[in-house]
Amino acid sequence: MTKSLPRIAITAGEPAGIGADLCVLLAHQPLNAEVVIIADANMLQARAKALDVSIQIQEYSAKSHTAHLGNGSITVLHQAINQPAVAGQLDARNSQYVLETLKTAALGCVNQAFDAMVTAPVHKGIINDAGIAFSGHTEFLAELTNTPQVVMMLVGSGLRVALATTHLALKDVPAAITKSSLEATIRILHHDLVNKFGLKNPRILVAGLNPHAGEDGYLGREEIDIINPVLEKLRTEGMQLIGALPADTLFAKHHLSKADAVLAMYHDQGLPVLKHASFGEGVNVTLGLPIIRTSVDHGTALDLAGTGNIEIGSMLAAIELAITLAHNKLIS
Ligand SMILES: NC(=O)c1ccc[n+]([C@@H]2O[C@H](COP(=O)([O-])OP(=O)(O)OC[C@H]3O[C@@H](n4cnc5c(N)ncnc54)[C@H](O)[C@@H]3O)[C@@H](O)[C@H]2O)c1
Ligand SMILES: N[C@H](C(=O)O)[C@H](O)COP(=O)(O)O
Repeated sequence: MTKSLPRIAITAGEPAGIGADLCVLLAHQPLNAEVVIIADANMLQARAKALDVSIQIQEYSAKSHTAHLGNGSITVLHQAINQPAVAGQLDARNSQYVLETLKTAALGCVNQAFDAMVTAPVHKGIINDAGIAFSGHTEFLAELTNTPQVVMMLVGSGLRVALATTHLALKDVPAAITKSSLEATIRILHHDLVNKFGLKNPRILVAGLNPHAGEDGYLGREEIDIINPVLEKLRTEGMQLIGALPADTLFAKHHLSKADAVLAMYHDQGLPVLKHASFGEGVNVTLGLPIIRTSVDHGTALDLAGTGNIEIGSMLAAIELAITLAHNKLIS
C-alpha cells in the first residue's frame, strides 16, 4: 500500500500516568492518519486489561502503511520499559525509557519516518529524581534538535496563548526576558502563525510583565525598558503587535476579539486563562522546531491512571492539530 495519510508518532509518556490509558482508548477512535504508538507493548496490553478494553497490537513496520481505523487495533513501535509499570506509582527507573520514546519520535520526525509527533504527558519531577535535568518536552526537543529558541503555545476554545518564558521559577522570569529573547520569541510566533496556521497578518496581543503593565514605571520598568522597545522595532516591519497591555484585562472579550494570539510573559500568566477556558480539549504546540510536535493540555493525572475515568478530548485535539499541521506542511 502506498502512503496517503500522515503518519503520526505518539509517545505514551509517563507509564504510571494516564498516557498509557489514552493510547489504549485511541484503539477505538478512528483517525484520518497512520498512528504509531511508541511505548512498551506489554505495558500497553497490561493497561488495556486493567481498563477492560480489548486491543490488538500490531508491530510497527516502516514499510507498511495502515490507516488507524479505530477497530481496536493499534500499531506499536515497541520500546522496552525498565520496570513493570504500576498505574499511579512513579518509578524513577523508568525515566530513561520515557526519554527514549521521545528521542525515537523526534528523530523519526527529523528523518521523515513520521510526519509529526504527539506527546502524552510526562512527569517532570520523576525524571529529575532519576538524576536527569529535565524541565519539559519543549526544552528537551529544542535541545535534541539543536534549535536555539522555541515557543510554547497552547490552543483551545478559540484562544491561542504563547509564552515568552516556559518552565522557569518565577524569580528567574524577569532576567530571562531580554530584548533579544523577546524579539526572537515574537518572530517565531509570528512566523509560525503565518506559515503553519495560515494567518496572513496575525494580530498579537502582548502582555506586560508587571501589574498594570508597570503603571508608567511606578510598578516595574520591564515594559518601558524591554517590552515596548521590542514591539516598536517589530512594528516597523509591519507586524501587528498590540501592547504591552496589562495582563489582568488583556483577556477581556473586547481585546481578544481583535487578536489572533496572545503572548504572555510567563507560564502562569497565560495558561490558567487558557486552561480555564478549554482544559481537557486544549492542545500544546511547540513553535519554532524543525518538526511538528503537539501535546495534550494536561498532566499525568496519577490519581486517575488505570481507572478509566479520564477525558480523551485533549489527546484527540492534539492529534487533529498534528494532522492539520502535517497537511499544511505538505502543501506549503
Ligand atoms: N504535556 C505534558 O507532559 C504535561 C502537561 C502538564 C503537566 N505535566 C506534568 O504532569 C504532572 C502532574 O501535573 P498536575 O497534577 O499539575 O496536572 P494534571 O493535569 O496531571 O492534573 C490536574 C487535575 O486534572 C485532572 N486531569 C488531568 N488530565 C485529565 C484527563 N485527561 N481527564 C480527566 N481529568 C484529568 C487530574 O486528575 C487532576 O485533578 C507534573 O509532573 C506536570 O509537570 C505534563
Ligand atoms: N506547560 C505545559 C502545560 O502546562 O500544559 C506542560 O508542562 C507541558 O510542557 P511540555 O510540553 O514542555 O512538556
